[in-house]
Amino acid sequence: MTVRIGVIGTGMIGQDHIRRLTHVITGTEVTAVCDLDTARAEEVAASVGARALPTGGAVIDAADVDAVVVTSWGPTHAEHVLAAIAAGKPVFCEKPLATTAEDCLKIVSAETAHGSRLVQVGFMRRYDAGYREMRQVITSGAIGAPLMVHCAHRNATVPESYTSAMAAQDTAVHEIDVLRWLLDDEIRTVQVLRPRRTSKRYAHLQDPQIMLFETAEGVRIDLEVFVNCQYGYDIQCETVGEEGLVRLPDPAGVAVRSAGRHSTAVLQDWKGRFENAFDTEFREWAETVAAGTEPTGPSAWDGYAATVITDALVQALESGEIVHVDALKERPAFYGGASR
Ligand SMILES: NC(=O)c1ccc[n+]([C@@H]2O[C@H](COP(=O)([O-])OP(=O)(O)OC[C@H]3O[C@@H](n4cnc5c(N)ncnc54)[C@H](O)[C@@H]3O)[C@@H](O)[C@H]2O)c1
Ligand SMILES: O[C@H]1[C@H](O)[C@@H](O)[C@H](O)[C@@H](O)[C@H]1O
Repeated sequence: MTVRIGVIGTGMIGQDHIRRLTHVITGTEVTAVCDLDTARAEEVAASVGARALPTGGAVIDAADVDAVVVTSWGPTHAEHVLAAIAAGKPVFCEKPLATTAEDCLKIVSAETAHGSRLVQVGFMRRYDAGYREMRQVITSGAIGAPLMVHCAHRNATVPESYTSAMAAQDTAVHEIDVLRWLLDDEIRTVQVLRPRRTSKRYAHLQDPQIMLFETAEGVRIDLEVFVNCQYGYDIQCETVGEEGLVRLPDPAGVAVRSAGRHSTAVLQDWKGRFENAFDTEFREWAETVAAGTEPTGPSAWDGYAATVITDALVQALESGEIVHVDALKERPAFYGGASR
């Protein structure tokens, strides 16, 4: 069976996912798209033989759409995800699930009332081969109980519209999700340190930031977020346990020896770094849609938890204090029950 997909939002990542669903993944086709920029939607639709429809609602309700992909701006996600649940259609929503915890909880309630999972959130790092192997090593017990995690999330540059709060909401949100999943643990406190600011970028921006987390099990995590590091896109993660450590590999690239130097290239953006992860993410999601089974990836609950924790980080950035993530509710049985 070919899964017929409708895509809401044909901007940068929307177009990348449409390419993926059309040319990379087998068993999927994009039949309908929409965008506020109707000319862009028409152009993208024509390139893959889909229809451009006027609104997200029209895409969700279309008879030739089996499942929905939401790649519009974050503040519009909740409306589309709720409409997809109301229509009983599986929905893949790029991060964030919603920009407020309240909207995330509305989605959780709607999905719970529907009675089975329909929502998957686009935290693609869970599909990265390195992170998957790291999780296997941790769960196998090979390094003993995890004690500390050291992470860095560096972008070469960001646009001027990027704000200090986005270091949590847009960037660290990936670590928040993948660390909860890697450790099978919950983040309970957060703190943000403000190092000297880079002079290479905008005066309004606190960049870099050092984020500190403590989990329910007492694991300490430090995360450097540096979104104007200039030299490339660089994701680092090292988990230290009682009996050893496991470190994320750097992406493979040829080693060049020339002019007295031995070098490998550093990737420049997230598209290249996580291309295989995005492919696997959509392949596995589409398989569940085709089989009529529940999605197995990040759930609406994970989307909710990530939003609550990023809210706490923004509060911590402003106050300089350690913030307890008290607002996070207990995970309902529907999503696998309480995690500590
Ligand atoms: N997983 C990742 O690593 C990753 C990477 C980039 C972006 N994202 C997420 O994907 C989403 C889109 O990001 P982007 O970089 O493609 O942004 P973008 O601005 O390039 O594209 C968004 C598109 O959505 C359209 N749009 C906005 N509201 C709409 C609505 N109500 N109905 C229809 N179309 C609408 C806009 O016109 C725009 O064309 C964001 O939530 C972002 O956080 C995730
Ligand atoms: O939206 C992007 C994307 O999520 C990337 O994975 C992250 O590295 C960037 O910091 C963020 O701005």
